[in-house]
Amino acid sequence: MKKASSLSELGFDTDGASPGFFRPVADVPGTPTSHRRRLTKVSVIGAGNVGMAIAQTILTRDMADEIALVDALPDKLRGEMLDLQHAAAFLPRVRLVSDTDMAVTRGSDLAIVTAGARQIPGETRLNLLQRNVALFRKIVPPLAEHSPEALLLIVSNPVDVLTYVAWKLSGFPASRVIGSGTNLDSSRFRFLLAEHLQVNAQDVQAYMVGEHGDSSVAIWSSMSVAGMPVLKSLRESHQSFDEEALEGIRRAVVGCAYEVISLKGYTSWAIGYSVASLAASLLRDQHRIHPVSILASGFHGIPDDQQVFLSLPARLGRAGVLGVAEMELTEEEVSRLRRSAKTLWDKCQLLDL
Ligand SMILES: NC(=O)C1=CN([C@@H]2O[C@H](COP(=O)(O)OP(=O)(O)OC[C@H]3O[C@@H](n4cnc5c(N)ncnc54)[C@H](O)[C@@H]3O)[C@@H](O)[C@H]2O)C=CC1
Ligand SMILES: CC(=O)C(=O)O
Repeated sequence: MKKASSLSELGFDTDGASPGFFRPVADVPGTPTSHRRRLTKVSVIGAGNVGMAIAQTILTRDMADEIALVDALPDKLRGEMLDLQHAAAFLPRVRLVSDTDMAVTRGSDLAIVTAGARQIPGETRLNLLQRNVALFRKIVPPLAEHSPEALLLIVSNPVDVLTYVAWKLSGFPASRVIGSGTNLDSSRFRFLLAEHLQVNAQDVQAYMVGEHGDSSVAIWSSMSVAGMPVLKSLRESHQSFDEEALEGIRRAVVGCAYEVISLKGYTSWAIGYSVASLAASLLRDQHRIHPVSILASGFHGIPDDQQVFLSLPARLGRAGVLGVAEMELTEEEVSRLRRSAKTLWDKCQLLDL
């Protein structure tokens, strides 16, 4: 059977127009140039579990006019593209393209990198470093060359170190290189607290910062529901709610990914929604605050010479990172954050970039 993804590939002569259905109207002028909307292009590099969860969430949320998919496996890539294209009747009209060649990403507004090795059950994210740095050396330079004005959003793990790697290899300003960071950990944190307090997770304000990984830091001092401090109410409802109990909740958040990976082999849906929410804030210039991986030197006493990327609550818009919220942290939170920074910076320094 002939393989084709469009009628023109099967030999139908459509000449790129709607064949026979619509008669051109001679005296109606085209849309004036000044009224034409600039089209938005998003590229997703790596069409695996995570890349496809992100692509499909972006598609359903109507954020892009064109989505380009890139992967090293041509058959899987074409299969994923066709499968999404076949949902066209239920979705906003979006041009979907795919190729193993990075040229397909040309002119992207936002390039999301999910390519690379993932953890096997029990493995840490930092274990993936050498394999994924080697891959980034191949991916990032052509990506930056084809879309020199793009925002780069890194998702592959270990995400904080790879965001640093992408910053170095792309030559982009730090404001345009962002890691998905602890946006996902913060959602897990809010979910666990919301379940406990029997409220909607969207009404829980709570941040995890630092590394997306084992040394992440829960910011207990600023947690609130409807403006009410959560820590106080937790302490009142549990007679012995102490540091150990708090550390237990933080560890439960860190353990979420390990549990899902041991059960289904990978995580995908939550990161899909997490990254789509970042894409919306960036592309639609929402100025929303997200805990994402950014260049953190100089914040909360992280030394200026540690060019480390880790998550802090950042204001995101069309230009990328617009600012960083000056959170008031306790001494304990600051010291944990600096430890997280040191762990990540030690890894960055081992790389020859
Ligand atoms: N930052 C976060 O919160 C999260 C990060 N991740 C990370 O995302 C990454 C991807 O995870 P999965 O999608 O589950 O893995 P996967 O194995 O399903 O997909 C990875 C894809 O990358 C592709 N790839 C490999 N080399 C490539 C190249 N040179 N060019 C283009 N594509 C290439 C592979 O063919 C594969 O399709 C992993 O590093 C994982 O740890 C996963 C979940 C959450
Ligand atoms: C795999 C991973 O980084 C996560 O789900 O948090």
